[in-house]
Amino acid sequence: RHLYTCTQNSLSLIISVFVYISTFYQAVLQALEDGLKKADADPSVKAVMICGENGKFSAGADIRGFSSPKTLGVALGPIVSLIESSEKPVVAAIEGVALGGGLEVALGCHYRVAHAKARMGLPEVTIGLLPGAEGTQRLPRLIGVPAALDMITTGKHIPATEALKLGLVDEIVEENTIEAAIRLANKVIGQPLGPRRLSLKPVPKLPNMEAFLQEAQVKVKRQARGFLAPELCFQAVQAATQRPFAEGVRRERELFQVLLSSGQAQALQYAFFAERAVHRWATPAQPTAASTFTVAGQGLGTMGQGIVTSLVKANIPVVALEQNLEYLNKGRKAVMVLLEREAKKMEGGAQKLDFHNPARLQFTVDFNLLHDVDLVIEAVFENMALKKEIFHKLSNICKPGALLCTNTSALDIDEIASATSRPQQVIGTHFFSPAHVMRLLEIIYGRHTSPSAIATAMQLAKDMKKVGVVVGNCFGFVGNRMMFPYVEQAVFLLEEGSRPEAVDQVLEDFGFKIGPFRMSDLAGLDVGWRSRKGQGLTGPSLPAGSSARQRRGQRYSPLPDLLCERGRFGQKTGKGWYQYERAGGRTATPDPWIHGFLSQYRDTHRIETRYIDQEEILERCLFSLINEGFAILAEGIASGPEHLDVIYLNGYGWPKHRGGPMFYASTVGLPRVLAKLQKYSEAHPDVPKLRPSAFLKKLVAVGNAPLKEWMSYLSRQSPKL
Ligand SMILES: CCCCCCCCCCCCC/C=C/C(=O)SCCNC(=O)CCNC(=O)[C@H](O)C(C)(C)COP(=O)(O)OP(=O)(O)OC[C@H]1O[C@@H](n2cnc3c(N)ncnc32)[C@H](O)[C@@H]1OP(=O)(O)O
Repeated sequence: RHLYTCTQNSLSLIISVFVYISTFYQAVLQALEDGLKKADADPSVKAVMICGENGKFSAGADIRGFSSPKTLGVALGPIVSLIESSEKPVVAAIEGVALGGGLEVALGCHYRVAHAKARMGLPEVTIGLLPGAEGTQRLPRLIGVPAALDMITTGKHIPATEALKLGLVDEIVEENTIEAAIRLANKVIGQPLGPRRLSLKPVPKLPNMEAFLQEAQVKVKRQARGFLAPELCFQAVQAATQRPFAEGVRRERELFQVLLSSGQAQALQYAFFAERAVHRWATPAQPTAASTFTVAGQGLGTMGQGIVTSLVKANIPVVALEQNLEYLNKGRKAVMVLLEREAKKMEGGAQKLDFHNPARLQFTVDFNLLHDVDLVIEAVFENMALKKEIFHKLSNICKPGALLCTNTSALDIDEIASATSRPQQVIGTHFFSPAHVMRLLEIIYGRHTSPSAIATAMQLAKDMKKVGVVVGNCFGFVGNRMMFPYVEQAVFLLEEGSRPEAVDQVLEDFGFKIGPFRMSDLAGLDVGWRSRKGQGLTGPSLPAGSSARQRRGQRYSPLPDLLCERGRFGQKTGKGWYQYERAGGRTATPDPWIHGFLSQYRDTHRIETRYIDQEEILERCLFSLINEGFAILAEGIASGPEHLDVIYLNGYGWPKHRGGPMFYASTVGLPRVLAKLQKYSEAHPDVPKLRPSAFLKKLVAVGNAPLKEWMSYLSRQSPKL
């Protein structure tokens, strides 16, 4: 669309494109083709320069286009070849980003000049595809197989400095990239182009190519856990090492088609837009820019340490507070270790971590220092009385406009807010451990939380490079509330005849990084035990004469409590649902003691042991979680299924290639989910979480409504979302 010739400096041809090619996709391709042909045919044109518009080269193909029947990926390949075969030098001027098809265009150019702040990558794998415009064949020829495999199978974006080291670009500039590219084009006019055509180059040899590829394939397969794209990306690069260029391209196209029709690509592309939809959450109120905040972290335990580290990484000034010097020194030491580690990772990059400067990071036990901060994130342990005491104090000490956030995974935000004189400025910020690594931030508004407080918390998430998802206040909020029935089913399955390793295996085969029992051992069984004691479900406050396997008229499994009573807290004690090499060990081994304990338990409670197949394990765990998701939507706790999916993808290890629990339900088909829930609910009438939600029933009754229409079937939605 934006195609014009420029007579400046030996008649370079400039082609300018949008940051991403939406409906203009075909037009841009056409413009590229026409422009190149015109430039080749025009004897007055001596060189060609390709750049983007508004300081951005290209973010590649329009991702929405892949869900249309047209296989767009293939159409760009011949144009990249056309660029490469030009008899006039073609130089790419890379500013902003050159991603996917955009980088493939640059690989067809004979030279590449990048701005120092530019980023490059082939992220197709992250949307379930592979670089389908000959990128899997050109990149290994340019930067070698190990570096190309790394970029193509992970999809990571690399900064210009690294691209220069790898030989991906020929030059980086701090100033005007376009002028630098034109300068380079002028310089190389008349020089032979053969050595610059990547399709003619051999793939650089490795002394041990076979062994390297074998090892790399094992690693890719192990990490992919059922996700097809990384493995097919690997195969495409492998083809580059084994076949001539044209045959490699044919293989790349075949593999691209497999991915395009796999269903996984749709799930990942849904996830890409779901994350952006959640970001687009809007409120009439304006946030205060969090990056200009001074934030106080209250409590320097594991969560507090991660939160302070994230804030410093986001360049937000922090006052870190603890209740006494002993805890403060311990916390400070741990934070410093984390920050040193982060600083090392960032070495060579544009941003430096400034954490030795007391104006940026201050440690204190003096509560009064919180007087001037703009926002407090309290991260003491989950105890309502303690939190209320702290919030009362904060409300008295902090300046009137300060926002008071509580890091909690389940507690009632309204009750915490009731201890303050400013409930409109109290909000929940549920970080996930380790907080400096995990991207998810659940933002929970209470009854009185103001829209501007919500907007400010969202801005804080953005500044901390986290995915903020706004949800309503209920026990466990969204993520943990959906997790409870999942874990509950996993334990019931043990009562009925299964084993921890069998349940974990099914869920890990589905794609979870770790199954519920490995997860419980990692997190510590004592955490849930403390919470159940607090709720009066076990421990001294349990009314005398309570039935062992019933609580409040519902089925209850005391198995996790029994393990805790025997000191089996998981990894930290070396024993939990599994056994470990030592206390603090990480290698889980099935434990014969647990097997014996389970059969004794079944005998005691006269439970007949039965064989439970993989389908039942999967369906009972996942469909009960999904069922809770429908209840959450119906109650207006979240504003759409995308929100639930983004939470599960970013905070709970849900496999990305399955798009999130609600998307997964839509691919299974709601009638099937409903039928299975009905069946399991009839078999277990004392388990309310298996009873199909009314909203799910309604969506089935209206004819299996597609996911994007679900919310239109609800009459009541939260006024704040
Ligand atoms: C100069 C010549 C170029 C020629 C171009 C040729 C076109 C090539 C087509 C050929 C096809 C061959 C096969 C190629 C396949 C691909 O290219 S697949 C796509 C690969 N690219 C990506 O995966 C990049 C995805 N985008 C991002 O990573 C980020 O958006 C970003 C570019 C790094 C920018 O990030 P940020 O600044 O944080 O903004 P966002 O909020 O993420 O995005 C802003 C809005 O733009 C939308 N968007 C971004 N990229 C795309 C895209 N590729 N397709 C469609 N839409 C995109 C994004 O959704 C945001 O919009 P809203 O959702 O409305 O908020």
